[in-house]
Amino acid sequence: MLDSIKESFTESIQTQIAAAEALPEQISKAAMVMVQCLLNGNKILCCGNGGSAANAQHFASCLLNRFETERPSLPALALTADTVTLTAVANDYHHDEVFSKQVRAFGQGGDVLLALSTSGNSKDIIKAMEAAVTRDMTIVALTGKDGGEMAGLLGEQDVEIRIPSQRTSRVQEVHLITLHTLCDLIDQYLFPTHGE
Ligand SMILES: O=C(CO)[C@@H](O)[C@H](O)[C@H](O)[C@H](O)COP(=O)(O)O
Ligand SMILES: [Zn+2]
Repeated sequence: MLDSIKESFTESIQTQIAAAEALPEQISKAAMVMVQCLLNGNKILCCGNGGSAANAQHFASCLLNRFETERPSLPALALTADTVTLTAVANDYHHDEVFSKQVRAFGQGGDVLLALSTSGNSKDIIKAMEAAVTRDMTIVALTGKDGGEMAGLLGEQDVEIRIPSQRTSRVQEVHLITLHTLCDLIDQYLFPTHGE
């Protein structure tokens, strides 16, 4: 058991190191896409399943409330939080539509869809991305493994941040540090004079 505990931590750290080597360019591109979106008065819609739903909500909250400094609220919305809507759409139509219906309702040209999936193959996320395209939104996709079907759906203006790991848990953990890094970059860029 003790070895297994140590292995979890070590593997997570190694995945973070590999991501830190491979992904700074994509992460800075994603930060600039989000900064531009917010400067234009647009918003960020966030979605994911399971642990990725938690990450999507965590990110939206860090923007809407605050990250580490005092600054105005930023417009970010998690599409994973409204149980009434989620259950109604899943029950009346199909689970695959739970996010895409919300994207069609809220999404406007210039908004960003933050789409999280460790496999890149979750159908509800793929449908959300397809809906985002119809709304002229830009997509920031946080994936893992081989990027799955999501990787093939991205256009030139979109960004994929693919964590180099085959394990869902490790990918989710590095998604979280990636999201905090994005919060930090957004705050530095938009509110350079706001200290802690
Ligand atoms: O949190 C975990 C595993 O760590 C699970 O809840 C996991 O998020 C769920 O199995 C998801 O449905 C996986 O979806 P995805 O990451 O492949 O899109
Ligand atoms: Zn989990």
